[in-house]
Parts: sequence; structure tokens; C-alpha cells
Amino acid sequence: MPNTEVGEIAHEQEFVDRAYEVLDRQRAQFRATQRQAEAQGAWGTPQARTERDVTAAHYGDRAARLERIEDRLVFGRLDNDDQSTMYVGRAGLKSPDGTRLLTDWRAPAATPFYQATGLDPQGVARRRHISTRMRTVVGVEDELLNSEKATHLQFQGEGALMAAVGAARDGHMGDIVATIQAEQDRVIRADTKGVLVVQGGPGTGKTAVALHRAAYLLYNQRERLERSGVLIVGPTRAFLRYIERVLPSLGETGVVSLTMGDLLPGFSAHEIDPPAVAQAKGNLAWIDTLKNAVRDLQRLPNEDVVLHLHGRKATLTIDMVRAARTRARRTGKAHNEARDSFALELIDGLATQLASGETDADTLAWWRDIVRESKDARREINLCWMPTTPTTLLSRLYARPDYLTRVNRGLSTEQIDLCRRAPGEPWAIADVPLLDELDELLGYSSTLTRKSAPHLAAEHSHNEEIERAQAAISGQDLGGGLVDAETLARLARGEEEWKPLSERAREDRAWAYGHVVVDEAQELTPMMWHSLLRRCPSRSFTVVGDLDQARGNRPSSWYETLGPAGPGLTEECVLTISYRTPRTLTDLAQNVQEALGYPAHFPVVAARDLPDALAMTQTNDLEAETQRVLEIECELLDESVGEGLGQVAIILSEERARTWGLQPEVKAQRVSILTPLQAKGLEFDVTILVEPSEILTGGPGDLFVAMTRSTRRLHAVHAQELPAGWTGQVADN
Ligand SMILES: Nc1ncnc2c1ncn2[C@@H]1O[C@H](COP(=O)(O)OP(=O)(O)OP(=O)(O)O)[C@@H](O)[C@H]1O
Repeated sequence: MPNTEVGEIAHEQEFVDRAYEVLDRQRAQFRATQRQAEAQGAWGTPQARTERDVTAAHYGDRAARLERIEDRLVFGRLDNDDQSTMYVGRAGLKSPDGTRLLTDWRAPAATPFYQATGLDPQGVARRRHISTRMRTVVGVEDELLNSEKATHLQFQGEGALMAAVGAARDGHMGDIVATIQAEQDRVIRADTKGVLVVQGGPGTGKTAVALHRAAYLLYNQRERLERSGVLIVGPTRAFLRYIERVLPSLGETGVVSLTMGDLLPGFSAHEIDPPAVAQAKGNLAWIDTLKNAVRDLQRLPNEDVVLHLHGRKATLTIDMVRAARTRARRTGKAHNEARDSFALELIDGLATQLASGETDADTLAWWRDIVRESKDARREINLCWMPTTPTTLLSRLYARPDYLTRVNRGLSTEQIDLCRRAPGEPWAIADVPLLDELDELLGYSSTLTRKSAPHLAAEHSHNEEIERAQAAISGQDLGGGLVDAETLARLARGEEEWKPLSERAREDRAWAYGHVVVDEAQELTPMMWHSLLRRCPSRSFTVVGDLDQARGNRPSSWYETLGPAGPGLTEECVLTISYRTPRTLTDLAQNVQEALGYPAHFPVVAARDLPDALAMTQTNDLEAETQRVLEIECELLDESVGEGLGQVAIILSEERARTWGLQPEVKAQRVSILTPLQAKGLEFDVTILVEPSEILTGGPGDLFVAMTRSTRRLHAVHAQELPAGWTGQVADN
């Protein structure tokens, strides 16, 4: 290392030490304030107790956020033409004298760190990337933006970027805050209302960008989003585990991450339908069909029904039922909820008949109890307005195509047939939006969900405790939605334990999120979009995906893919540089797609290449050879990144996994065995592709996904011929 760099490193170390000192002090202060508030105990006026809760929760949260920021607190410095200097880091910090010490990467002032170029220096003379390992500065890298060289810069902070993309993987995605590139930064900071689509080929950083955008929005719209929350929807639980550390490392907690299969609280679906079945279940015609199926539960009897109760007779007439049904429907309530008023009216009518002219309140009440307790009366009323649950009704519709056909409103016969399912079979992910729709139609008393927050809020809307809580929140000017007035009021009454917003949102099917991020969005069906739109009335979405990686039929446009969310589409951005996969592999994967008749709509260019990125082994004994190749690749990885480090995936078709008796899953250990579907969104240092032509049977999207997961090397093991476009490219090893 040259002396000048040693001197610069020492200089930056001084600054970094100071920044950590301030960070440590700030954390300690927040914790102390929280403890102080808690120490006030459970006495004092209700107002004082509420203020104490607000203060403790607020400072506890702020401390927790800062405590998660540890590694690479400071990563950039801008020296401007006007001689000013600005340090950029993970959080904004002020010196004890109140002057700005560190600028949060999300602040407008930090934009030039990511976007200034030689052609457009934005007032920056020098941009410095500071590399640290925990609290120690290990390197600096400068770009002089007013130099001739700067006009040819392809990447910002190329050294830091290449070190980041070349680092061994540990099974968890890291943040990219120190090396965000200009095209990514524009997406992260996009001032888009409505649906923002980020299209990008494999490895272009869509997931990274989406998560950093969530952090950016939480910073810039904190007041709104802390009250309502941010929902992240990912393809699999393994994927959500893979990304779970990114937002906390950016100082953001409290985001809800779910797969579509886990969207409904207390319910989980894992099965993956074949694409045609998922498509049938994704048809928007289900909205009217299900509405009709629920209406169909509100029936008129074929004839008047005579009931014998307590030695007297009463008749449940068709007219009585019709009138009660009309009135119950007019309440606009969901089916199970409206049933109460329907049943009450009929019970009243029957009791009046049974009282035979007696009109005093006690007599009528007595007869009402008789009707209520009568099994026969209950059965007849239920037959006219059958309470049910989403799973019961959907099971019946799937199991009985004749029934589904009768209530159908727009599904094709073929689709009805595709959806056929025996009762008791496990639920599939594509069923979740239909159950969600039914839960909405049947009402909150159905079995899937608990009461929604809006309901509770309405019930207590005039409650003075809420007003007091509201006053405490605004009186202390703490902002944010960490503690909302209704929750505080319930806390004060001892009705609820303290829970962070993310937990409350996760448990509430009717929660309205302020922003929704959808990853691998090309896989969602129109019904899934319908469910997500319900969860975000403001229609504020960041949607990331790749049409070229879609399963089944490749959609031709994002507008079409978004289904009912399409009209909200306000901006489409395209990312073009792949940071994950070496050029040899991205080029090969795109060649194969083209030869198969599916040229990439959105081709990518790899940021780098590596020698020996591709290997192929042909064999007659696939199983033994895969084992041998795995051993070789692990040894090679030991040599290149260190003993036991790095991640390896064996990717094979579902059929092959079954034949070999394997249970594919993402492992915490070094080696995972996966189907292409499970590998979606993930990455590994090395991938071993078993029989690529078999993987292709799942569709060209599956093979494209499988071929683009590795950061270093892909090794194909095959007995059959390799797919078109592959052979002829490179000779077998
Ligand atoms: N600016 C960057 N600096 C450092 N690493 C980056 C940058 N952009 C992307 N990466 C890395 O590239 C890899 C791919 O990113 P990511 O998973 O977000 O891509 P993707 O577009 O979602 O891919 P796919 O469609 O295959 O799921 C990740 O390891 C990510 O950290």
C-alpha cells in the first residue's frame, strides 16, 4: 500500500472513530430515556401513564434501530468544488455541537455520492469510497470527477463494487448501500406515486434495489409509513430468510415480509400448482363467481315450513324469508355478519306468531327464547342463510364441478375442471387469494382471521382513552406510527400487551399497508394482485421482477402481468447490468433462451467475467458423477474463498429429485439441493446443474433461473444432450 494511502486511511480512521463515538453515545442516550420512562411505574394519572408508554416505546425503538447499525457506518466522502466536505453513511449523525457529522445515504444531499459522473459531476470534485471492516478503515478509493478519466467511468467505486460482488456468499443477502450504482439509485429514489415496476434480468440487483427503496421510503415518508407499515412479498420463505438481514442493517425494522402462501394470518399454503392450474385459480372471474357462491347460500325455502314449538304452530313462510333476506342484504354486511339480523328478524316473526296476539314484551321475549333454542327452527333458518368458512366453501366448490358450474360467473369449463380437488388435499398458494376473497365476503367472524383493526377503531372511536393517547402522541411531538392511539388506549386498559406495529399488521388480514414491495412479481396471478391491492388502498407499490424468468407462458408486458394493478402502473424502469453472474454464464444463458425460441426481452450485460466460470461433465452415471463433481467443486471453493466458506447449490428437476429420493430444500449448511423454483431469487458461489434438459421440461424460464444463480461457477452434469444453444458454445471439460 503506498504511503499516501496509509496516510489517508489514518485520516479517515479518525473520522470513523468519531462517528462511532457519537453513535454509541446516541444509543446509550435513547436507552437511558426509555429506562427513565419505564421507571416511572404504573402510577400517576391515566394521561401520565399513557405519556410514559409513548415515550418508552418511542425511545426503545430508536435505540433498537441504531443498535442494528454496526458494520460500515461510514462508507463515503464527497469533496465538493466549493471546498466543503460531506461524509455519507448508514445513518445521519450530529456532533455534540449540533453540526452535521454524517449524512444519511437517503438524504437528498447524499444523491451525488451515487449519481455524480465525470460528465455530470454535480458540484463534486472527488468521491471517495471508504472500506471498513467493522470499525477499522481498511482502504480508500478515490474518483476525481473533474478528470479526463472520470468521463469514462463505467461504475461508481469500481474497486469496492468488484470486491462486493466477488465476495464469498454466506447464505444471506447483504446491503449494497456503499456501492449502489447510478441506474439503481435512480430507481431507489424515484418519486413515483402508484405502481413502479422495476424490470431486470437475473442478478441486476432488483431485490437489492427494492429493499433499499423500502428503506428510502421509510426514511422520507416516515410519518406515514410508520403508521401504516410496509409489506414485502417474496416468492418463498427461504427467499425471505435470505433477505431478512438487509433492512435491519439499514436501521429499518418493523417491515412485514410474507409469501403469498402466508398472506392470511393463521393460515399457510405451500403447494405449488402446475402453471395451468395456477392460471385457472388466478382468473379474475373468481371475484364474481365467489360473490355468487356466497349469495347462493342465502336461499328461499321451496315452500312454507311449518314448525311445532311448545305445543303451538308457526309457519316460516317464503315471504318472511324473502323480506328478511332483502333487509339483511341491504345492511351491506358480510354474509356471516348479516346473518345475525336475518336470523333475528325471522325469530321475531316466528315468536309473534307463537304468542298468538299477546304483545307484552316478556311474553314475546319468552317465545323468542323458545324459537332460538329449537333445533328445528335453527336448522330451517340456517338452511336459508348458512354460515360457513372460506375453506369449507372453497373445498365444496372445488370438489363439486356441478356446483361450481352453477354459481360460475365467467370461468371456462376447462378452468373449472383444472381446479377440481378432493376435500382434505393440501391447500396451494394459488388458493390463498380465493380464500382471502371469501373471508372478505363471509366476514370477520369466519374462522380465518381475527377482528380487524379498523373494526376495533370504530368501536372505540369515542373513547376518551383514545383521545388521551392521541394527545400524548402529538403533545410529545414524537411522530411516527410506532404507537397508535387505539393500541395505547387498549394498553392503558390492560386489554393488550405491547406489540410492535409489524406484528399487529401481520396478525390482521384487513391491515392497510402504506407501501407494498413485490419481488419475483412476474409469478403473481391477477387474483393475487387483487388481494394485494386490497392491502394497499393508496396503491403505492414497488414491483420488481423479470418477465424472462416467468414460469409457464411468458407474459408480453408488465401491464398485462399486473392484472387489476395494471391501471395503477405509473413508471417502468429497466436494469441492464448483471452484478451476480460472470459474463460467460449470462451470455450462455441468454444464448440458450434464444436458441429455444425465447430470446430475452430484456438482455443483460454482466459487470465482470471470471476464468473457468463454466464446466461441463458428460456421464452415464449421473448420480455418482454429481457426487464426484460436488466434492471437486467444494475443494475448489475451499481453495478460492477459504475452507468451508461459500455456498453451493445442486439444482435438479423435481422428477429427478424424486427418483433419487431427495428432499430439496435451502440448507443453512454450505450445500443445498434445490429445484429451479426453490432457487428463485437466491444465489450461490457455485451451482451444479443436473441434466439441464430435464430442468427445461419445467419451461425455459426454469432453465434460465437455474443457469443464472452462480456468482463464480456453473458445472453442468449431464447424460443427455445439452439444450440447444449450449452445445457448440463451449467444449466439454
Ligand atoms: N450496486 C451493487 N453493489 C454490490 N452488489 C450488488 C449491487 N447490485 C447488485 N449487487 C449484488 O448482485 C447480486 C444480485 O442482486 P439481486 O439478487 O438483487 O438481483 P436480482 O435482479 O433480484 O436477481 P434475480 O432476478 O436473479 O433474483 C446480489 O448479491 C447483490 O448484492
